Amino acid sequence: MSEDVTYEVSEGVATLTLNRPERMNTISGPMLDELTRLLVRAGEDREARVIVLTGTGRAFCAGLDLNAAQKGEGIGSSSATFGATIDLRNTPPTVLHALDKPVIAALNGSAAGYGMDMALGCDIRVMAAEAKLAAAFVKRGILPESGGTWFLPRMLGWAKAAEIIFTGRTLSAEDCLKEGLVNEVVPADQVAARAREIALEIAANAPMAVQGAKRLMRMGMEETFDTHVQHVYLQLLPLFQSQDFREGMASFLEKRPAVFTGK
Ligand SMILES: CC(C)(COP(=O)(O)OP(=O)(O)OC[C@H]1O[C@@H](n2cnc3c(N)ncnc32)[C@H](O)[C@@H]1OP(=O)(O)O)[C@@H](O)C(=O)NCCC(=O)NCCSC(=O)/C=C1/CC=CC=CO1
Repeated sequence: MSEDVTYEVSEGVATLTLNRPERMNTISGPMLDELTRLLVRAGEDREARVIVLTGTGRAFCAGLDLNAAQKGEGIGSSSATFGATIDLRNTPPTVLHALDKPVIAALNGSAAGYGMDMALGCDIRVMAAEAKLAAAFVKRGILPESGGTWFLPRMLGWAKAAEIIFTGRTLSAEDCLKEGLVNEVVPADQVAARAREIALEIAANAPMAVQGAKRLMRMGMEETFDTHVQHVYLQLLPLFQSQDFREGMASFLEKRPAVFTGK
């Protein structure tokens, strides 16, 4: 088992940490496999209500390991090895997108290429003030293959997304905040704490309600309003029967914090 990604869970928050700091947390085959496995684990972990994805060292993830790829090692060294090493249906972007639990990207440092797309695949982003998002794909001769072409037009509108994708531009944290690509920019040494603070705030809420809301947000990206409203009712009705609904009402009326059990 690779140590390229670590996993720990406490107080309802699962933290997955990309752990190749000496290589700017660039992507290796073992890292992709491990990250996929751990994202699935976090999705299934009954202790985890919220997931935080972060990196060790100065980068969040600089994307493809260009040194390794140039030497003909692993991912990206040829289309044959790419096809052989990556099953696009079961990689971090697809697993991330399918997760009902909220995912927060704690961008301790820069995210480029695949790393930027992974950050965009999270629900909320907290970014270090010195960090950058680099949409570098077209500068390297490839295209965003991990979600950027899907997320950016939805997040920014066509024109802005086209500008970022076609120029392969590197955006400062200030640019990212201005464009609405990240929720907050904080000093690097406060990223983990701030991301955790948001995670704990979410984890204190009724998990079935939070996850149902995320499912609906995802469905809403693809459907008409009328269809969406039907889906809202389907998600809502079981919640009326839940213990957490009763706890939510009781805690308000009794003027105390709610203790939700996910039942
Ligand atoms: C924006 C950056 C990520 C960070 O910028 P900055 O903080 O100014 O740091 P630098 O001085 O530029 O870099 C520090 C050192 O790290 C080396 N480095 C950076 N990125 C990579 C990388 N991707 N591979 C190998 N090495 C890297 C850099 O050369 C410096 O080394 P030295 O100190 O020895 O000089 C910025 O670094 C940047 O833009 N990097 C390039 C990002 C990039 O092009 N990534 C690939 C994009 S394509 C992609 O990700 C595609 C896939 C495809 C499919 C599957 C899986 C993965 O990715």
